[in-house]
Amino acid sequence: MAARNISRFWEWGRKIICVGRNYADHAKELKNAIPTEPVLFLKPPSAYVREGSSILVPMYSSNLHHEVELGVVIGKGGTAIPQSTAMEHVAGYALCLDMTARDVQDECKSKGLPWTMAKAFNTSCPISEFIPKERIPDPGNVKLWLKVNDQLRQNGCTSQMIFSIPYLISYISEFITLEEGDLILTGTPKGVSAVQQHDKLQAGIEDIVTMSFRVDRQHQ
Ligand SMILES: O=C([O-])CC(=O)C(=O)O
Ligand SMILES: [Mg+2]
Repeated sequence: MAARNISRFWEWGRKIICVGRNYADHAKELKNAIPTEPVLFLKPPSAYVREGSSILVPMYSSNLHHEVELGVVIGKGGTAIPQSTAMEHVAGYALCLDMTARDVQDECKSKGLPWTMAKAFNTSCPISEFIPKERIPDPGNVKLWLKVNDQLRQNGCTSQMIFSIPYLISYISEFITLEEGDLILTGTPKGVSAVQQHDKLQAGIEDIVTMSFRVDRQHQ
């Protein structure tokens, strides 16, 4: 069998662990409290979608939101990883969208139910190419941006994160063992908004990487 290549991590079928409310300005825009501990949820690997394929609005949603996020690709697994060595476990990064059926999430929140239907559906995790670690020497200080039909909607900086990347790796790995090929989505800055069928989304990490996706509706 050919050796697996981390630059195609999305083919490995590994976990996608998402951090929510990690930017105070986004927590505020959705009227959520600023968390004192990371808020975590999961997406399955079937959520991945790559450039060239469309993001699909689920049939049961009429308010699909974009959330641009820095993704951290794990290169070396571990359990209870100390913060001091956490960055040694990082192979690289990917630009990610945490597509969210906001209407469904609001309903789940009001009923105290899990967010799975709002966050984990097919195409809910559009990703860029793999970005080797060396290309982002300071992942705690890079700008993330997203445009819908050429209009800037999100423009944040990872320096605004409440919980840093080493802290998140250490915190998560205490109770979920991290494996090579796992992806951590580190949360979104403010500016989330609804997308419609035929919209064009473009996003970037500064000019280090850019990506572009079309939105379509899921057909029965
Ligand atoms: O707003 C949410 O749904 C929580 C979240 O994923 C984020 O803050 O990135
Ligand atoms: Mg998110």
